[in-house]
Amino acid sequence: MFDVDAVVLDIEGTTSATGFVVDVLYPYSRSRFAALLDERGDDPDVRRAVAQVRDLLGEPDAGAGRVEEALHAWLDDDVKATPLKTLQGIVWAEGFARGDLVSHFYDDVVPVLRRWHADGVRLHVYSSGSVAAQRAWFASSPAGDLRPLVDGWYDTENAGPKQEPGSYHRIAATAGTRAGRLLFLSDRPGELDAARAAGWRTAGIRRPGEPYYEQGVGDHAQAGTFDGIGIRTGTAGSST
Ligand SMILES: CSCCC(=O)C(=O)COP(=O)(O)O
Ligand SMILES: [Mg+2]
Repeated sequence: MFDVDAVVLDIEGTTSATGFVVDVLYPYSRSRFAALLDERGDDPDVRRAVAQVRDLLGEPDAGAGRVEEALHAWLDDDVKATPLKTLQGIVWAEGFARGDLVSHFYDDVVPVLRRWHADGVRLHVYSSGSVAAQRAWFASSPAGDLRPLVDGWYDTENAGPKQEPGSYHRIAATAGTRAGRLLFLSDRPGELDAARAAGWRTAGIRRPGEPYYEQGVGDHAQAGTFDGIGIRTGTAGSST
């Protein structure tokens, strides 16, 4: 039983299937990058992301073709580079709004999120996917618009890399919740280690078929579904 005030959710591998992201969302963004760079280079978010790609490449003069090549290489290797995620977020948000895309949540997730929310547990999202992508993902679920369940949205741009404790300190400060009252749910042991190093409670989600299932989550508490995570809240100061 976790005695906490808030739960912070990873998406891919935790609330939702990695296979869906890789097989549906990645091709959708890949086929639209060229047009995005070509037609909307003046959009401030696109411009900022392109500058970040050039920085990461160490090529300040990289043209649109070279930028697109880098984006495709990161997609191939599933590198969660912030500018890739920003540009994917723009394309996906439009795809969700247009009805081309509907997100995926494992069957156990939405009923448990609704229950925790009703019980007064605050819910936040922390994903490598950009905040724009996260919001679109929760807005367009098969169970309807889930955004009202979520209090805060964090990504690698507003919080930092997911495997660095500093990112979790930043989220705790922004969320206004003491580290020990925050529970992070993720499939990746490196992320759970970083959250724990920042003083958070942690639980690894291990779903058969997910990339980190075999590796496991080390000595973190673990569950196969959200039903396996007991939470009570509103008892700050108790010893459990
Ligand atoms: C709606 S977010 C899309 C998924 C994605 O691109 C991603 O990188 C998710 O990574 P996570 O940190 O949630 O494992
Ligand atoms: Mg994940």
